Amino acid sequence: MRATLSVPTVVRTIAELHARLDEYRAAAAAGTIGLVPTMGYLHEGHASLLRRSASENGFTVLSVFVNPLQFGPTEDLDRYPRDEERDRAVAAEAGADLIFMPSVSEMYPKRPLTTISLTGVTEGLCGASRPGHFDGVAIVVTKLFNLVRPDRAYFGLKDAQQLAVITQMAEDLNVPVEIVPCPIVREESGLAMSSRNVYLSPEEKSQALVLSRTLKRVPEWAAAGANAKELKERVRQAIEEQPLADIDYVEAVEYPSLAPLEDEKEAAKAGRVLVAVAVRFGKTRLIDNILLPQA
Ligand SMILES: Nc1ncnc2c1ncn2[C@@H]1O[C@H](COP(=O)(O)OP(=O)(O)OP(=O)(O)O)[C@@H](O)[C@H]1O
Ligand SMILES: CC(C)(CO)[C@@H](O)C(=O)[O-]
Ligand code: BAL
Repeated sequence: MRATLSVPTVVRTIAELHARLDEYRAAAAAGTIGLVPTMGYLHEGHASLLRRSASENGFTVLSVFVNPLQFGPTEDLDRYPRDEERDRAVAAEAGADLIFMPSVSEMYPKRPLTTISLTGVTEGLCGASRPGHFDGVAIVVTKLFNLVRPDRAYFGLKDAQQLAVITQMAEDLNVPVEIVPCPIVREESGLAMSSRNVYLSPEEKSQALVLSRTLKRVPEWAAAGANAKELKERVRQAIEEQPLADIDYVEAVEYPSLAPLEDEKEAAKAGRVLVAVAVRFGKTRLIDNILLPQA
């Protein structure tokens, strides 16, 4: 049962966050708390996570925090899109009860001396092209877990590696939170929703449709017998046909271990196969993926 249907309260400090959570816990001893961590500039992908949380928990906390520790020195931290009014409206419509929007100094009064670093799952894909990125994600997500103490936390499969990293971390560290994977939400065109889509020019956006269009064909290629290497080659070839596409990676890995799969034997042994891409269109780096077999 939802605690309330009213407009979510916005809190900016840890003290206010704790006060609101204490109120909820005192009023609804048996109610569960769901957490949806985001970097804001909310879209329908985020809304789907919030709706899922609101349907499964008595109280849903949305966090909006552009975490500097997960950005590399040449990445887009300074221009990352922000729109608080829009975030509040999307959060209200999707059923959030509380929005935690801390400042950088509230989250990091000092630069943390602790590192949370996973091996294996962080080594390929985005971990290889964004050194330190997942250490930054792991520390902020751990802080959010400790601050909110949610029963469940919701993450999108669009960031499949992030989901695998957080799930592994929660398991390794006995974090008492159920990590709930949520499907990728796409625009009608097929483009995976992403806050960074706003950076794309009309031409870049039109060429970026090659990602979803190509990934959609992967199940049929796999069913016809293509092995992991061939799948990667086909996907790469299709993307390379778009003149504005600058490929960062095209990978086929076992999911959720993210171990590379180079041959048919390995792929046959794998439980699920993740075909994942990261591609730049102009200055915008987009990610997308497909998980086989599909749910
Ligand atoms: N299209 C989507 N479908 C499902 N979940 C999504 C989608 N886009 C983002 N999410 C999830 O929302 C959460 C917050 O992500 P984030 O705020 O980084 O949004 P984003 O749109 O992925 O931003 P960016 O453009 O920076 O990658 C993550 O768990 C992410 O996987
Ligand atoms: C999980 C997260 C909110 C941590 O900053 C971020 O990486 C994101 O938005 O996916
Ligand atoms: N959605 C992942 C956050 C990032 O790109 O930093």
